[in-house]
Amino acid sequence: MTGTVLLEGTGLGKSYGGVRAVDGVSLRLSAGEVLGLIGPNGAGKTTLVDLLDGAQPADQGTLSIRGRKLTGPPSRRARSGLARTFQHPHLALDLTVRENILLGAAAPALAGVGGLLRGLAAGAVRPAGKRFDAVVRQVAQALELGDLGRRCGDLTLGEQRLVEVARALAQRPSVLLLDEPFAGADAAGITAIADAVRAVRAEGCGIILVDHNVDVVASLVDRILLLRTGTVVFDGDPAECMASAEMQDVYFGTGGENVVA
Ligand SMILES: Nc1ncnc2c1ncn2[C@@H]1O[C@H](COP(=O)(O)OP(=O)(O)OP(=O)(O)O)[C@@H](O)[C@H]1O
Repeated sequence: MTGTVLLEGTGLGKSYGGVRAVDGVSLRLSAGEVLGLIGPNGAGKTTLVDLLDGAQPADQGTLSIRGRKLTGPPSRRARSGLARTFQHPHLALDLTVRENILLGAAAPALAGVGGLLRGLAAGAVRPAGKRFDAVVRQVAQALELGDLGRRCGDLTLGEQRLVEVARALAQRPSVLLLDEPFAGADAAGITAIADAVRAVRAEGCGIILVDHNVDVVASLVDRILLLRTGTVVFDGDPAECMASAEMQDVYFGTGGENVVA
């Protein structure tokens, strides 16, 4: 299973007005691979993740998953096996931890999170809840979430971060996109998320990990893509990336870019 190409993007591009946020990025993610996506603020990391999961339409390039064209909104891409987390958690704050994870577990089978939310409001997802109980329990245990009856709006940012990752894992994705999953998490949370990433990677999931904590990224990933002003300036081995002239320049040298988590 490891080595099979899962996700492939060619020449992806996206402009916001006059800003070229992503400029001709090509990438390839294999089964059982963790790809680190790093770069200074504004380098285009989140925009690239948005193009992969369909939150934003690309204005250039092509994308495929397991050799099949990947297009359409996030709900459609979820059905193709893609899951993501957001830099700022996108949880339903009035719902409980369990219900939020349930949204993830049921999302690929239903018409997107919007449809499921309407279903929840109508009390129609109780049977789905039973069906997905085992998945919810498993991911909640893996991330040590404790009481699943708590309302997400009452959680700390670190706890919300764990629920966000749990919800994505509950989708049972073949490709997992994690946008700054460690931001706001405490030491135990970081360990739990890193362990969960290793566990799904061992099952053959391909993971793209965006984070500013380059030490955590380097310890977890198989390969690094270094972005700068929307373009890839390094693609390769993490240790080589850390020692590369491009890395030195972007983070410590003449680049002068900011890095704020
Ligand atoms: N919705 C938007 N509208 C206009 N400009 C945007 C939008 N989203 C991003 N940009 C711009 O696109 C560029 C890339 O932003 P992006 O958020 O993808 O970078 P990033 O590498 O994820 O940054 P950070 O590390 O700060 O999260 C920046 O110049 C940003 O200001």
